[in-house]
Amino acid sequence: MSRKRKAESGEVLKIGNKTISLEGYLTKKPKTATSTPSTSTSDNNTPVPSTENETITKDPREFKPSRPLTGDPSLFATRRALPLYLYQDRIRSILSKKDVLVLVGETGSGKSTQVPQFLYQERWCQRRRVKVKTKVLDKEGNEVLEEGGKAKTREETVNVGGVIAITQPRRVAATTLAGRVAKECGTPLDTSGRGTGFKGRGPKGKDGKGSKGGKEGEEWDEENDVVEEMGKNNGGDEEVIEENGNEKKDRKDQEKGLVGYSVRFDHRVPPGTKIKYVTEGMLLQELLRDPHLRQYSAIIVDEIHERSVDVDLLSGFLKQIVTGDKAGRGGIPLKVVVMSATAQVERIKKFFSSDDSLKKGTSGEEVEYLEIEGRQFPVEVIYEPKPVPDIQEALLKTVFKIHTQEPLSDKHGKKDILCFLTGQEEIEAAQRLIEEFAETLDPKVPKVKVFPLFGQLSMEAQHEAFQPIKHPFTRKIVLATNIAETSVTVPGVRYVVDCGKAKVKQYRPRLGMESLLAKPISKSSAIQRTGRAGREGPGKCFRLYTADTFATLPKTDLPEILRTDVLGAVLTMKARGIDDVLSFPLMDRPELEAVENALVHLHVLGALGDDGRITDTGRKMVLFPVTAPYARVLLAAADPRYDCLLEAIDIISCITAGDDIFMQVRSEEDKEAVDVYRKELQRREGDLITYLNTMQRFVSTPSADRGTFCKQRRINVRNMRQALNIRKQLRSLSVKNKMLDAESLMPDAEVTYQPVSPETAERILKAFLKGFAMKTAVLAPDASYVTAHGKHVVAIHPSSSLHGVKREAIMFLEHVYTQKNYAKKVSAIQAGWIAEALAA
Ligand SMILES: Nc1ncnc2c1ncn2[C@@H]1O[C@H](COP(=O)(O)OP(=O)(O)OP(=O)(O)O)[C@@H](O)[C@H]1O
Repeated sequence: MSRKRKAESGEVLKIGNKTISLEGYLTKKPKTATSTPSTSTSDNNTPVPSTENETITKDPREFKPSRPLTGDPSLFATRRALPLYLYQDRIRSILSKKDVLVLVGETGSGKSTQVPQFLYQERWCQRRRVKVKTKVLDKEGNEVLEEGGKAKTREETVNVGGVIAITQPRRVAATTLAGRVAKECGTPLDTSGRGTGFKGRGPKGKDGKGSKGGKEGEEWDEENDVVEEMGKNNGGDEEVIEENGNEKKDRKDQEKGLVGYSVRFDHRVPPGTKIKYVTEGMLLQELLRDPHLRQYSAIIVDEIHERSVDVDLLSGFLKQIVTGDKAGRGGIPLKVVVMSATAQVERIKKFFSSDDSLKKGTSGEEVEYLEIEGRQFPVEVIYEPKPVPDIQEALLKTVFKIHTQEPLSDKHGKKDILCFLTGQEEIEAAQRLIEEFAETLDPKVPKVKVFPLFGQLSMEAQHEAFQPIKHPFTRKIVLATNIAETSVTVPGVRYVVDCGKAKVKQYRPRLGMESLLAKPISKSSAIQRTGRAGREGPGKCFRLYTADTFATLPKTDLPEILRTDVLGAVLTMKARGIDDVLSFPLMDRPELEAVENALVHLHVLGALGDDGRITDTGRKMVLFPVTAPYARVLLAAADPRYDCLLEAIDIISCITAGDDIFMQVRSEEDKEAVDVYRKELQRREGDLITYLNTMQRFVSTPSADRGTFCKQRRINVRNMRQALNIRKQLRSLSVKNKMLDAESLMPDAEVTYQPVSPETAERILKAFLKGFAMKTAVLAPDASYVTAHGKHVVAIHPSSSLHGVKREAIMFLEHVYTQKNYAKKVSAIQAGWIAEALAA
């Protein structure tokens, strides 16, 4: 249809000189073979009607919402064009009556960005001062009992509510959404991933720690971030918003910043924050400190269909809050909104209903369901006519077919490409091929710029893929794993190329090992991937598989809790006082064997006592935002027997900074030159002491020379910056937990490099064994390494400095099963140390 005819038929919306297409939501289009399959279905594929028969106006021009849009006026038109816009009063009305809402709407309909903005000014969303009774605890955290055995309580006045949290499965989604919504609210937020830990001193800051974080003049003090993580009631100033929260106060809040985010090792929660994007893991950490989530009026659980272990745990805790007595919140309910494009609605409704209502056979009455009709832009789905023998080749062909045949932009903006691949190796290989092939193109054809996007990249590198491309006559090609599958909008993207596979972690309880293998995705994932193409204009999705293959894909993925190690999940439950983990409400129960393995492992780590209850060590472990084995290492390193906490922090920072700090060197020539420098860093004790040596050499290098230091050794500068950030946070947490003296934190500028002695290296490795005694292997007579736990053969991964070396025994921090059973991050140890570590 021509633009003129569309305008006549009312299918475009004109605001100022802007024309927005309303195609696809003014009238619900019949589904054709080439359009995106409908994603809004209940378990049995039939839409579930909502309980109220309110009609929703179909034309945004006629719709007058009860609250006019606020924030950046330049984005009003885009927000009005979202299908969700018409449903805002309906959503407000439901939540004024009910505590739980399941909201299903197609990808890009506006759920993640708009719902919190519809709600934060609601009356029930204002902070209140209330009286609550709290249990009196002793120093060990145990309840103090009165005579007669009842728990002793005291009355306290506390603040409840005022903030809405929106959970995301991944950090990149949480930070980019916060950035977008902050912009829409007119209170921009720097989400570049460069921020935390670099107190705005600029690239050549006095502390030499790299680029500046916040905007000019902003004091993003990392110490405060850590305080937040450790449990201060943050997310707003101390001002209490009275019941009739007035406009003046709203305006004041806008000046301070309405939107924040909190992800592991990176937090930006400006004073006055009302909308906070968080990862599921971060909210679980908050739950440990504040079991009633008093800071929040509502929790929005986004992308529930992903069913990560964390979201399953979170749902269990939220169910306990919404269906339990509200005394811990002074009687104020916590509202829960569960959102997805592909949710199993009936299941979720039933889960969040109270057990009482289930008994009465009225399941789901407390839970409302709303399905949003329409999508923002159509996406054409194109399948391969027959199965492709080589995915890399098919990808290359498709990418260049799009690049050479499709325009660089149209009236909606840029027309960039997002490809979904399985993992880092595949992405790096594809990047090389695309860049090589692009060199051979006719100069009249636009250039390409490739951006990798995978979880192990530093946040800063991940955010580069979200920046608009600066070069004229150039198309952006983003090569991503499934981290870009849900929630995110990669600006410019209008074509998606989907290889149809993803790497999935699979825990095998019998072997006690996890493998990472590429497997076909589910229909739900394919739909999510497709959805990334229609967010800024009509798009196309090229599936590198046939329509028949799509038909055979499972509807949804197996929930993570049924296929991964549940060590962290069990520790979280224990730390929240859930002694009988098997009775905790979960949508799906993990295999009994997996839970038993986790209990045994936690006992070995000293986190659980013989009675199965959490120990003091276990309680301290959950205070650190690292996995249980790393947390155990930190506690051991602080023990005077090992006395190596600063060194352990240096190593853990390098390892958890993302991708390996040492980049792969491909050309033989470069390898020779780089190896000369890298050799100086390598230690015979293996990878851990090599990381330590690298960090120590790096921080003792004058800041002006650090770039050259990294370049010569092919060290990833961004990851090194991230490692410094994590190092600083872990140090602050250690000071806070009285494991380090504040005075022992010498400024790096005064540190002179001195390699650790073999004796210190031994103490460090012994401290690491306290967390990783189960990940050790002993050299067998046939020269293979056999694991101490489980007796499996493992080979040292080629990325390790100990590859090809034979030592009496090894400790490895990571284990991957690809073509072979590989040990990564390997250190040489003595076999006798293993038994020593396992002894109390
Ligand atoms: N970072 C961003 N940059 C530009 N536009 C954005 C950004 N984030 C969101 N948008 C716009 O807002 C629209 C709605 O996005 P939103 O994430 O709210 O949708 P959604 O319904 O939650 O989708 P999904 O289920 O895929 O997460 C997008 O289609 C896009 O047009």
